[in-house]
Amino acid sequence: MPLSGHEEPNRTGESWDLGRQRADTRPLSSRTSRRCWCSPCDAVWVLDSGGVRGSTTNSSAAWLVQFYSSWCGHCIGYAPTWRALARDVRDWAAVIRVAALDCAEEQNHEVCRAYDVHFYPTFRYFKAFTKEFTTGENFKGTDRELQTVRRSMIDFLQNHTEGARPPACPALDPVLPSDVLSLFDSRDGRYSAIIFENSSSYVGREVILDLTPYENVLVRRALDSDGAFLQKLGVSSRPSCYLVHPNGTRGPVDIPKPFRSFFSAYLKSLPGVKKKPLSAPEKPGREEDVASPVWREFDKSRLYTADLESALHYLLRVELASHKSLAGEELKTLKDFISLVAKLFPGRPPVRKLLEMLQEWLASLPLDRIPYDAVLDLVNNKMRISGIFLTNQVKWVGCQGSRPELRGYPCALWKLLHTLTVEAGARPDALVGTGFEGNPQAVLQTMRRYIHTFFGCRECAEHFEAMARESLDAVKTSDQAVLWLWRKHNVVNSRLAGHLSEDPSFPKAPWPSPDLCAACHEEVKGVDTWQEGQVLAFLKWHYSRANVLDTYSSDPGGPQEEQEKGRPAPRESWGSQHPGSFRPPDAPGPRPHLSENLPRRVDVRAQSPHGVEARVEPAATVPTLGAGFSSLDMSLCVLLYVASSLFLMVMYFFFRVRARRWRVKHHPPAV
Ligand SMILES: Cc1cc2nc3c(=O)[nH]c(=O)nc-3n(C[C@H](O)[C@H](O)[C@H](O)COP(=O)(O)OP(=O)(O)OC[C@H]3O[C@@H](n4cnc5c(N)ncnc54)[C@H](O)[C@@H]3O)c2cc1C
Repeated sequence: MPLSGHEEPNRTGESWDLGRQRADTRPLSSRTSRRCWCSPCDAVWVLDSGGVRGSTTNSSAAWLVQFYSSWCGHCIGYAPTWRALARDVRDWAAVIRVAALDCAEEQNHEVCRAYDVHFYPTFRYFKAFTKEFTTGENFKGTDRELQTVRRSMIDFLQNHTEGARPPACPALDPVLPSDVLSLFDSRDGRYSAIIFENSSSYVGREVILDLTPYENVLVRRALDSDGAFLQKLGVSSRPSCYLVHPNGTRGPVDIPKPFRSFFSAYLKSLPGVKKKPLSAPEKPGREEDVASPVWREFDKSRLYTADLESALHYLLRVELASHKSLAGEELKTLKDFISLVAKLFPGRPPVRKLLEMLQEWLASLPLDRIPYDAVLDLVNNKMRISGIFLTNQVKWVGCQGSRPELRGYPCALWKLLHTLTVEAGARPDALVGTGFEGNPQAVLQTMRRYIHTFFGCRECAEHFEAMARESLDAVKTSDQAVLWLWRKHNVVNSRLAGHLSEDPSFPKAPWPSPDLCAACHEEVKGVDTWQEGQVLAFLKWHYSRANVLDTYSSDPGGPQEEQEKGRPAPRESWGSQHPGSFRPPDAPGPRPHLSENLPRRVDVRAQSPHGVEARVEPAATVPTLGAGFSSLDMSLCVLLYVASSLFLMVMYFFFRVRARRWRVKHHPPAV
């Protein structure tokens, strides 16, 4: 079937003319995602925030788009299947295209929200020629295996109404027996191939689509319902291919195996059958031009404020943003989680103040439903000067990956969750008045609900939920809560060892490793065994406030940020050069690796239990006077206090004078 002459300009600058893609003149980096998890993306159409709407609206082809997140382990694990699918149906591109959009990319957040994407990966179909904006149709399949998705693409194409099918889409419905006879007689100089098969077979439709960009051959499918007719043709097995040559000779084709690939390859190899010169081009299989990320040296035995704050930024501004409004159980889960974090977050005062403000606001809300934008407004408050501020960009330090799509958010979320369990045990008073006090499971149960409701990686959330269902009820003390989360995290580590989402520079292994905590390990009959008492002590130190470093946490664009630019990533894994180690109970922890020449300030409040290891803060940060107040705040307070005292005094004298006049007027003194 000839390709359509339909001209389809779209906003991305792509246009299709007779099925040919005109050169997209924009640089590759502007068209594609920098953190492409599918690199090399070869046949996958990598969309960006500007492209997704333009590509899928009023397109002459249908689209199957995967909205994924480059940090989501399951998306990383699924990427090879998606690439293989795109390669497998590359020849269908004029009819239906396989695309991907990374919702973890900062510039794509808005568009993923507009498309109502809550979890990753999410698969959406977009019909050809949709005029209005649509969020697409969810992929419904028994599984996500390549063959299942490929067949669902065919079902989707057949679900288009007659006039709205992609113009390049050949007829996929079976021909009637009478039409089969007319194919025998046709003398249009082309081969006519008929795939005889039963009604549930997809082979015929797949072969038809595979041959879409080829000329001099017409492929149709026919059902095998008329046994006598097939016998007359000499067709004995199904599916089978019956070929009519351009010169009129015809007969069944002898194919070794009745597979789609065999039929398609045979037909493509017929003399005179070749790709149409203007057929849809293959997607370039170039490696992407990924800018090398700035590498930040770090110490694996420490926690970094930058990771914890980046996790909060991502959680509040991206993860929650996929929910346009929050109501019912979702809203309650958010309120509880924010109260927990507000009380226990071990970070810097400006962030703690912001969290407290958010918590108080959420607690005071009389509404059953709130738009997410209201939360965002509060989180984005512009009162940085008054010491209420949360960074609005991610900056991973202890959670850096050797590639940008590895580690990051899930790593920092784990760290945040561990700090919360440890802090809850260390400062039970902090939870007074929240409804969590005295309940050792409260912290874990609140996290569990958060993960279940909001964590973008659906499979991760389901696995976590299964682990919680199994054993969370057995937790009876805050120490057990700390150990429960540690154990479950190790279960996840061992499940993911060797998985595609594993960063080779940070292999998944039982944690803490002996170099971090030698006392945590013992050999019993030649088997490495955990010393849980020591593990608990280690966790309480590792995830304590005292172990948090503010290095790299300067404000965006500040001097430290500038200094970091251009620092190359180390060639070896950092662990070999800077083995961080935990040294309880009497040795001070390792010195932090700070940026060169940075002025530093040592916060003596934060001492390790066994040494003068301290929280080190860059002197460049805004000076604060505790509880999140800056010196400017204090001056304003004093000024306000003096002004209001003066005002009260003036009012006092004013009313005294008036009262005296009134008394004189109404009760003149008796003469
Ligand atoms: C709740 C949750 C469930 C997840 N489930 C899945 C899943 O089912 N499938 C999937 O593909 N991905 C899942 N992930 C993501 C995955 O666990 C990792 O976070 C991701 O692969 C990044 O790994 P990482 O190497 O940075 O180390 P992570 O496992 O993220 O660990 C981060 C840091 O925590 C510390 N740490 C490691 N182990 C422990 C421990 N046992 N106790 C305390 N601290 C520890 C280390 O310092 C480590 O660097 C999940 C993430 C979360 C937050």
